[in-house]
Amino acid sequence: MTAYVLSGVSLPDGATTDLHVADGHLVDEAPSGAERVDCSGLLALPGLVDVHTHLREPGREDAETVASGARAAARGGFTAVLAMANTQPVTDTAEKAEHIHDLGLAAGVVDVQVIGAITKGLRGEELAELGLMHRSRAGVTMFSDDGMCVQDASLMRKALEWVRPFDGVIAQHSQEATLAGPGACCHEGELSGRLGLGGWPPVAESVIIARDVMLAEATGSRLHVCHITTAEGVEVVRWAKARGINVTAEVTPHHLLLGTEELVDYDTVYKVNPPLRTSEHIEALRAALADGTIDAVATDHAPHAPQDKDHAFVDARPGMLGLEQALSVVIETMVKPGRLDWAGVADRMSHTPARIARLAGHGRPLAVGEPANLVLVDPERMGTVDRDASASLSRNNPYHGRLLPDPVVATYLRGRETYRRA
Ligand SMILES: NC(=O)N[C@@H](CC(=O)O)C(=O)O
Ligand SMILES: [Zn+2]
Ligand SMILES: [Zn+2]
Repeated sequence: MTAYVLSGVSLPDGATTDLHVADGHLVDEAPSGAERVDCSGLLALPGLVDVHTHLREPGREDAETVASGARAAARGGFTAVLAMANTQPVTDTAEKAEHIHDLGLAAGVVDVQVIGAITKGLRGEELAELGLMHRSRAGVTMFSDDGMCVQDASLMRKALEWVRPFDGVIAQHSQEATLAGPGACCHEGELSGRLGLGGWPPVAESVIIARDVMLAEATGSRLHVCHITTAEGVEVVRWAKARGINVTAEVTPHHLLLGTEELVDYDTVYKVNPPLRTSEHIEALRAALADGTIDAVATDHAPHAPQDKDHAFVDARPGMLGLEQALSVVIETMVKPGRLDWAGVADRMSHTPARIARLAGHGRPLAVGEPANLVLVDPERMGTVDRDASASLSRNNPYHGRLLPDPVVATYLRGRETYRRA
């Protein structure tokens, strides 16, 4: 189907219209005879963009491949994802970045933009090939050692300096290792004491954010804060923005919805880094996403095979799935309580993440002349999440069995349907 009309669809600004699509773009008027698709009652959002996805290829294709992760993304309404560098081997050279870029092209259902490592092997010792990865076919613009925090301040400063000439961005997993006790695997607080688990105090996050925003100011470079989870971290970002520092921050769906109380049964599906926090932090995150202090929602989709999760809580791998329920959770936590309208959702899940990653052709308004990257949404539909009804190869879905919005009807990448609900 090269030309069609999505008729009677609502737009994020509340208007109702017909969207004409031809040759992958939104056009004034589709050719006569183009199919009309009745979209009354549905809302069109610009295709969602995730700046933080873990695809596990190469290295752990049993947990996720680029192709399976891309299908999960399309089911979640995404048209572009950024693939984190903590694969095996780590994505720290131009050649490795191009390999993943090519796997993304072959998968074809979302645009896969590669994130390069900041340091070789994520070891935090010497810089990876930042410039070469940028100039490669993969055109890397974002760099991250995610999973590991770049602890060395001088290396962090060098990385920020390196990417400034080409307007790159350094995305930090903000966690000061020396502030967490041995075996830290959850939020430090009353519950961690009761459960006998080692905790990460919130200040372990905020001190790194504070250090890094000062380095971003000193270098004039762009810093992105991955998966922010604390009220203190939010305050530092708010202060830095007011000062004119070039910093952006993301929050994950799970940190918007789930709290420390999930841990009472030691279910390792809820083990994640940074850890689930208490309600005061969750409230601070929701408020900051609403007022724009937090710029974007990013999934931190982290598939893990059963043999990496079926362990005592302290030994299990951290991370949970996120792509397929990201919009569901944002509707539940932000739209339903009236904290974000649909234009706000389009901003935090499409326009702004595309801008952070400097992704051309994504995060664009639904306007004539733009690529037809969009997701059709049923704003009212609810459903019980079933971890087995997933395109991901992994089953570590923290929403399994919960009744949540189930909005995604169809996703289009440059006019081509990449997902439609059966
Ligand atoms: N979030 C996680 O708990 N795990 C991520 C790494 C990361 O995002 O830090 C993973 O790669 O599994
Ligand atoms: Zn991380
Ligand atoms: Zn991550």
